[in-house]
Amino acid sequence: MKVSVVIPAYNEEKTIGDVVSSAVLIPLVTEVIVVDDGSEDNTAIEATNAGARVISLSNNLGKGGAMMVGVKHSLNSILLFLDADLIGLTQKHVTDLILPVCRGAMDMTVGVFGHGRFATDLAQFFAPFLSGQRAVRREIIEKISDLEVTRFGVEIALTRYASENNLRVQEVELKDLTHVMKEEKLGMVKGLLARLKMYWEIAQYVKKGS
Ligand SMILES: O=c1ccn([C@@H]2O[C@H](COP(=O)(O)OP(=O)(O)O)[C@@H](O)[C@H]2O)c(=O)[nH]1
Ligand SMILES: O=C(O)[C@@H](COP(=O)(O)O)O[C@H]1O[C@H](CO)[C@@H](O)[C@H](O)[C@H]1O
Repeated sequence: MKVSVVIPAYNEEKTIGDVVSSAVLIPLVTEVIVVDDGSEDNTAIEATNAGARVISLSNNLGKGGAMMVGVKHSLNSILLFLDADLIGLTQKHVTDLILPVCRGAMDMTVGVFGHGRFATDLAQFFAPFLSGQRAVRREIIEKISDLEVTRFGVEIALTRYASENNLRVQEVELKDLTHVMKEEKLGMVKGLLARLKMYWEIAQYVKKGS
């Protein structure tokens, strides 16, 4: 069972290299695909230098759209989605996420930060279903319609599909892992606006499915 890693990335030049570097070292991972979602920075160069295959989009499709472009270009029957802004990703994290699915014991794993940073641990404690770190069988992703238009609603769509179809889902604790928060990336005002836009995109999708 081989794994394709798919990483959607929008302006993540500071962190994408380290994320790719941890993923490419895993023997079960035969390809790491970074979908550069219309970045204005050096995300594509940093990802390429770290060993990823980069697909560069000329327009920003949003997270769900970028993920699905990566899926379409990937080869393996197991997919691991990672965010590009992780800090502290290790080979153990990657292995812990993929093994239950590779062994056939689970249909999906969802990574949840623990002992990382208070703010990001807390967010994932209350909303683990929003986590972007997931391993899943390709055939499941291919059964879910319209993922490419979900933007930040993509995790809600995956979580809902898993629950409605009684999939076997395991939460995996990812110790000492955190990510760069929007306010840290963009500053307080732009970061808060980006956060509100993300919640709006999630809410649209929650509403659509209810
Ligand atoms: O239009 C977008 C917005 C986000 N992302 C990527 O989706 C992941 C999660 O986004 P973000 O970090 O903004 O969300 P957070 O983790 O802060 O909620 C990251 O790898 C982003 O680079 C993307 O590919 N396209
Ligand atoms: O944890 C959260 O509340 C959000 C926002 O995180 P930050 O604003 O970057 O701290 O991040 C998660 O939710 C997004 C939408 O579902 C996912 O796309 C991210 O992968 C996930 O980290």
